[in-house]
Amino acid sequence: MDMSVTIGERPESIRRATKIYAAFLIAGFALSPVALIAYLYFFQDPALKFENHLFHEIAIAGATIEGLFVAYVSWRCYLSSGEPLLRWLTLGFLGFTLIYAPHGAFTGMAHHNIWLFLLYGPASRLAMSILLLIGLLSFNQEPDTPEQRVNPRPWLAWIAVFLVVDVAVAILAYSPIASSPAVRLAMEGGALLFSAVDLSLMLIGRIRSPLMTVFGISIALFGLSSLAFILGKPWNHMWWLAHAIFAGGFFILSYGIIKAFHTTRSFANIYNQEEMVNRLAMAMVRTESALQELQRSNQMLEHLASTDPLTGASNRRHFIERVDAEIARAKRDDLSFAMLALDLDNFKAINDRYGHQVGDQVLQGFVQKCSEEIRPYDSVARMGGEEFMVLLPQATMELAVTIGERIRQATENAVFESILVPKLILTVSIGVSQFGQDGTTIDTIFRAADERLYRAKDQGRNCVITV
Ligand SMILES: Nc1nc2c(ncn2[C@@H]2O[C@H](COP(=O)(O)OP(=O)(O)OP(=O)(O)O)[C@@H](O)[C@H]2O)c(=O)[nH]1
Repeated sequence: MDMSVTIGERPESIRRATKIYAAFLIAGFALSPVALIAYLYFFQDPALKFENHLFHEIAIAGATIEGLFVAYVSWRCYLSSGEPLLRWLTLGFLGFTLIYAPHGAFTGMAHHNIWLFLLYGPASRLAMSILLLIGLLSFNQEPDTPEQRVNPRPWLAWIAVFLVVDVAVAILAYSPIASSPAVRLAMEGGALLFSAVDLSLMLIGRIRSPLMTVFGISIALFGLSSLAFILGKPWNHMWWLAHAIFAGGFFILSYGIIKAFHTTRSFANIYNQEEMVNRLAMAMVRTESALQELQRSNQMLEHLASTDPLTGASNRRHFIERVDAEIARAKRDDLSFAMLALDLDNFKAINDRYGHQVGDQVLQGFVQKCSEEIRPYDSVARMGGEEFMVLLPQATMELAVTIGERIRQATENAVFESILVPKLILTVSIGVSQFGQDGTTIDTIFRAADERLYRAKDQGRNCVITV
């Protein structure tokens, strides 16, 4: 039974279905508070309130501490990546925290001046939604330089702005227009509008990386919390629900920040498994083809290093390596092999008569003929000039003579069609030696073959000599 599993193989239909399902999940998650808001809107008892100052103070104190912590982590991410989005996220968290904190601090003032207590909430959400929108607009922009990142001035300026907003809200709370519903509605509605713009831009721009999806879900929750605040009244359940929805958005966004902190410290350099797998696959394809190219180059280099460039026969170095290997094999397996030493006859005359270029072509033609007459596992090498050698693994003296004779005759009868010289006659003298019979070292068998070759020359050339 085949138990193998092909990892990464995904049929297109399943891939599509899971993508659509994932999109539904994200939308469902982002919009889930709608059901709660609708439920309270239609079914809550307007008289039901939960006015617990201590609970509110503790909750806002917790939110303040958390806000400062998340602002700090975002700032660390920003310092590392310099990503403008993270700068704006840091400012968003910081601004929200500094403007929101008085909302908790003034809980006790709820009966003295309800607006001093209430207005810091929408003001903080408005400030944060603006800063997050600017952050989204800066998504994928060039990172800030290291100098810009550590410059304290803009940060101090922004902290001053947030404190000024705190003072402005206090002034507003004591002004005659504080009680106008338009004030709260403008701030909360503004936050809702900016969140909606934020989300629309993300959808239009098809920004879909996992961290930005987290960002989008939290923006949706912030927007819905503003809607719940608009529909709620201080201390009633819708009002508390609005706090909870906002807290949910805050938790999710801070989860994204923590994820960024533990990975790339960036929202743009995506923490995206799919992209990473794709990049890895592409890198592997590139590596694979580079490796193949390297192997081809190596083979080419090996070929160049072991062959004679003119004739394509093995060169002396490579031939000696092969003979060494053959000697080792012959000794190990108690085998024999033979060798032919070949020298073209009166080659100088061919050169002198027809020119060096024709001489070159004759050398090439001879190697071609030689290769046709030997067995597939025999090899021919050019030892220099017009001297050649043939290695005949596992050949007896008789077989070596037969092959030598074949080469001699083929050379004698060769018609070098490609060489435009009429009646060019070429012959070759051959000396044969055999491993064992003529010695067991490379020197002795080479010498024996050479001596017989010279004897062949002495005996009138164009012959094969074995003794
Ligand atoms: N065209 C060409 N000629 C070469 C090459 N290498 C050596 N030669 C020539 O080969 C000739 C060898 O001449 P010799 O050593 O006198 O030998 P030979 O004329 O063949 O006479 P025997 O060996 O006695 O039959 C010389 O003229 C060399 O210049 C080469 O690569 N190309």
